[in-house]
Amino acid sequence: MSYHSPLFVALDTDRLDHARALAEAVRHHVGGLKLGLEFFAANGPAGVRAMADLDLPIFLDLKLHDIPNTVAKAMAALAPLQPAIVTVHAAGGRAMMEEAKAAAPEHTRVVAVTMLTSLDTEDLRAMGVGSSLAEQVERLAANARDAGLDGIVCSGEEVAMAHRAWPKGLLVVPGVRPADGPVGDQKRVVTPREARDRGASVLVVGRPITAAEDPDAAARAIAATL
Ligand SMILES: O=C(O)c1cc(=O)[nH]c(=O)n1[C@@H]1O[C@H](COP(=O)(O)O)[C@@H](O)[C@H]1O
Repeated sequence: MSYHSPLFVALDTDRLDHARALAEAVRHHVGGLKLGLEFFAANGPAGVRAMADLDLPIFLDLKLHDIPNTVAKAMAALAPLQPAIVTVHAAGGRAMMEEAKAAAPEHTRVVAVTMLTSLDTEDLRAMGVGSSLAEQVERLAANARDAGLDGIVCSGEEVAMAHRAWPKGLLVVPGVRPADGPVGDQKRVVTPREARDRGASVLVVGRPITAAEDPDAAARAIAATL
């Protein structure tokens, strides 16, 4: 199943009214709404339910990362929300990913975050990892696939490799910036068009839309490049 647009807007705000206003402004240009830690910490499951009537798939980006039992129970607690996509961290290991998938609703796609797009080679070295970012993403993607997950989150720099290795995987790419836009805290960045051409299934875009003076126009302009 694919979404009517690969462009998902990240509604990173703690205010439900702001998230709703943004979603209503951009709804015709996006294929789904991503709700993450900031939104969930402030608004919880009730906040997620309050976004459901916009009739767009909900991507619940909670990046679950704990022992397998805890993650499985958290996933089971999220099940009534019937999210289209949920994230876990691939670094949680194979058993954690298997149990997350087993506890998820049938139609929920569980995807594993590989290496955050806010990290670069220097950060990898500081963690004691000697391989390249691409090698590390490749390894974690293979673990996610072997654990029965539906896909991964990676940067646009690795997505072509991920697409070759896992053509049927749902490949989610954040760290997406229109050419010459401010990158903020992201370190591995590509344009929406580049991510798409390299095989991304879902493009996650937050601040380039949500911090724009006219979010509707910003989302329309990005969608037009796809
Ligand atoms: O899982 C994610 O969505 C994610 C993974 C990652 O490696 N990098 C990343 O930026 N994200 C999310 O993607 C969004 C990017 O937002 P902007 O940088 O504002 O476009 C945020 O909601 C992040 O939480």
